[in-house]
Amino acid sequence: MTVTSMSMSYRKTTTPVFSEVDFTVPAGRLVPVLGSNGAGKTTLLKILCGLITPSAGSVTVQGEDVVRRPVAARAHLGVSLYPERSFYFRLTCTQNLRYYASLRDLYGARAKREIAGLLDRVGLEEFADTQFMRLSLGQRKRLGLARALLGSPSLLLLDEPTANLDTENVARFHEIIAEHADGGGSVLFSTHTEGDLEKTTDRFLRIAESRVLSLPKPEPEPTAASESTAEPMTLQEAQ
Ligand SMILES: Nc1ncnc2c1ncn2[C@@H]1O[C@H](COP(=O)(O)OP(=O)(O)OP(=O)(O)O)[C@@H](O)[C@H]1O
Repeated sequence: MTVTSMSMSYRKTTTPVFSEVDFTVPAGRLVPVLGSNGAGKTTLLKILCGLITPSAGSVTVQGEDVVRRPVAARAHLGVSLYPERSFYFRLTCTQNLRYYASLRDLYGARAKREIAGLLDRVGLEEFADTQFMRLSLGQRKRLGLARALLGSPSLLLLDEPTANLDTENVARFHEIIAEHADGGGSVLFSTHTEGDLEKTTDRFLRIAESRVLSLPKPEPEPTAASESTAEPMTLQEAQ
């Protein structure tokens, strides 16, 4: 994905959420996006998947412009936003995924197999026939991840995917995205959790003052046993 000179304001009179932003998400990368409340993380994800049109600049995925060629671009994207409101509340997990699979031209036995595999992968196999409205927040989040993975898109855009997850499911999430990256896919995800940086690739994005900065991942704190005298860069310094 390539973002070029992208600017966006909700209203002409207010400070822009983004001003002339440039960055790329190379294949095989896991890219966390940090930023304080209201910095623009959800807005950025909505721009990247074409739900919000930027005031200037462009966003392309696999060479397809998300504004000019939205259908072609979205075929390469798996998206989960937060809070998750786009499932049918009275349909079961399987019924919901079957519907979304059909939007990706996945039908019949192939869809059935893929949906069962994904529910198993996110740990929701025993909730396959449970209505969406009966799921907990963490279970809804995991169903959102399963839906984003349908059809194996090359880039996942995930808004706070570890919010509401217990420790076991945070670990499962990191395993799933690491597998996705091993297969050549990439993941851009927003987070408020420093622990999410540890398991990801070398750089992260930080939104501040209408800009998106690409920063090196902070080094882990040295242990008491470490003899190193090097001063590690902390997350606060990186900010
Ligand atoms: N629909 C909207 N209309 C006008 N302003 C909006 C709208 N949605 C968001 N904003 C504003 O845009 C800015 C960025 O909001 P956004 O939701 O993208 O932030 P965020 O980084 O995701 O925040 P959080 O960490 O709280 O989820 C905020 O100042 C917010 O008030």
